[in-house]
Amino acid sequence: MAEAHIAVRELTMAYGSRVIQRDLSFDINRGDIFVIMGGSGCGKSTLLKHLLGLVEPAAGDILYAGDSFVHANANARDVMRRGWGITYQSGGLFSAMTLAENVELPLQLYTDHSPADRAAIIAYKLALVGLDGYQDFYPSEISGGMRKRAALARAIALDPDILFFDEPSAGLDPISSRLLDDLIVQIKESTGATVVMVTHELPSIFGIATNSVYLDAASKTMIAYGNPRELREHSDQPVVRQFLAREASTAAQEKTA
Ligand SMILES: Nc1ncnc2c1ncn2[C@@H]1O[C@H](COP(=O)(O)OP(=O)(O)OP(=O)(O)O)[C@@H](O)[C@H]1O
Repeated sequence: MAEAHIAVRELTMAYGSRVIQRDLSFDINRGDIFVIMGGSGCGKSTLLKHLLGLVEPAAGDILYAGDSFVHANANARDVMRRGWGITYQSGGLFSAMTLAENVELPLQLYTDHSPADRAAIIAYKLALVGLDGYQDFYPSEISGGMRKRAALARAIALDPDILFFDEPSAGLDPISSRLLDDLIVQIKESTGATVVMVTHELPSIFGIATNSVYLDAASKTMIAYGNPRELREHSDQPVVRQFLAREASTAAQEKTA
């Protein structure tokens, strides 16, 4: 069997003495669009922060392509991080910089490309996210959906092999949200990257996720792992089926109201 791109092993996450989740073990395979799901406050963002090395585990390990991130030294962690592209919920663009300057930043920091090469990469990445012609715009001059796409262009500037998203479609209307989902799939397919995201959005979960984990706040551990469409029908956990059937039940309630 192919080695997992990311392997989470017996991970326990805590803030001080307060355990948030314990005994998480699952694999994220190469090319997956992997969704971290669960009710409010169950620890989804906390898990993302652990995967990114922003918070240290209370116990357990996280391996990237077979190598422990948790036990790696600072240099080895930097090498692993170099392969990651991250987009935060707010987009995280620098407002005083144009879109081109935002995308250029990681290229300036981490590569020795010439200015001409950087300009070519910036143009290519912005075109890839549908922002051709917007290089000299500032984040405040474009729509929320465009800002998310610009943030994605910056996240893929260094050709990452893993893309992390925190609530990518938060604050977007359904159409922009759908466009962003399509773009995530397109970028995953053209770059071969593995995608890991936290999202509440059922259309995204059913539309693009290939695998998922469900974190349960009550039992403080994972209670489902698999393709969300299959979990919706076949999970042995009623709470998971309910979570995934939210849309259907909301629609039914509206009909009877
Ligand atoms: N830095 C922190 N210090 C202490 N407790 C924290 C910290 N960050 C989060 N928590 C707590 O950990 C729990 C999990 O939070 P987290 O943000 O990971 O959940 P979530 O599933 O992402 O929530 P939501 O869906 O509401 O965004 C919450 O009870 C939260 O209050």
